[in-house]
Amino acid sequence: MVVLSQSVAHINLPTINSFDSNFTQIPVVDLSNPDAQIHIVNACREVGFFKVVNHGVPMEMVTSLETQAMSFFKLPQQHKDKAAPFGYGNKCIGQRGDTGWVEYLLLGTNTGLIAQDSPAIFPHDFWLMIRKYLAALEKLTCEVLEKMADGLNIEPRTVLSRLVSAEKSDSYFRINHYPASDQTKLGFGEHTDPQIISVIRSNNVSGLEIALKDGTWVQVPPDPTSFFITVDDCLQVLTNGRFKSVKHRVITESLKERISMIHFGGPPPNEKIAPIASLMEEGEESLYREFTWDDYKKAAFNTKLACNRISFFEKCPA
Ligand SMILES: C=C1C[C@]23C[C@@]1(O)CC[C@H]2[C@@]12CC[C@H](O)[C@@](C)(C(=O)O1)[C@H]2[C@@H]3C(=O)O
Ligand SMILES: O=C(O)CCC(=O)C(=O)O
Ligand SMILES: [Fe+2]
Repeated sequence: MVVLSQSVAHINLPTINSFDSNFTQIPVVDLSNPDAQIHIVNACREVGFFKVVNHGVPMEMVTSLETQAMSFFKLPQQHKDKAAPFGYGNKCIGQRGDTGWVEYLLLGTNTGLIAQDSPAIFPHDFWLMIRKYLAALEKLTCEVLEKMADGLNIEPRTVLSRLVSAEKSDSYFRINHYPASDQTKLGFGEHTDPQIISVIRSNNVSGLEIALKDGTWVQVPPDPTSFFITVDDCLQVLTNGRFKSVKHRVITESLKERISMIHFGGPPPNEKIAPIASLMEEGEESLYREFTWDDYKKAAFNTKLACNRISFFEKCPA
């Protein structure tokens, strides 16, 4: 695994109010439903976001990792700062000056190891739990992507999942901790995720919001027993714009701390990201210039959080 960010000193952040909306219905997909593939495709077309239930991931695995992560975040700041070389970051997101009311651990899942080398900072158990969780989340990601391929009538059904399960797949894992505050805070600014799909799980504390197609922001009621899926930028390209990556953000307004764990399913670096041939109608042209995940990442990881990264690769930017 690889280090992605550095810790920094405290930074004052703006406070932000969020909007309420009449939209209360986040699409829910029951993975044990024989029609799940239809519901997945509808949710991706209409919202770019859905919740999955009956996902088969043991809750005990999730809660024990969350407990370990929480113990880490409770450590004195100077101890946590020693974990900067292992992906710990505090209030700074990315390299372009974005800030948020959040501290986190951010790991790349395909590059070597961190864990055993750092027993003084992280208990060995923590890394074992992370590995188990990542394996379960990769499996869940693949199941969702295979059902998605079924729903899109594309073959083989592994056309999307193989991108995330390949030996060199470049996925990420992030644990975000949003400390309690008596003020409304911008936890994580609005953005789309660059990868294929992301799978978010949080404790029972609200904060996550998504933007609907018309630009209205809606709150996502937390559900610690379920997972939330976002359509990411690469999936938008793979479906030639049939699915749009969903803008989301975290606004915390709670005296309770929020903790979330996110698996970002990404392809191997040299994988060409282009619309899936069997999805294209006769005469349909790609809306995007050809690029690899490595090209996308190099461009994306050099942008501010709120940037519309996908527009760099559109043939006719909107
Ligand atoms: C400001 C940034 C943080 C980010 C890299 C970027 O330059 C733009 C994309 C950001 C994002 C959003 C989703 C994930 O949290 C993340 C790990 C990713 O893959 O893209 C973050 C990046 C990050 O925190 O480094
Ligand atoms: O913490 C969350 O609930 C979501 C955070 C997020 O969108 C991200 O880390 O990319
Ligand atoms: Fe995100």
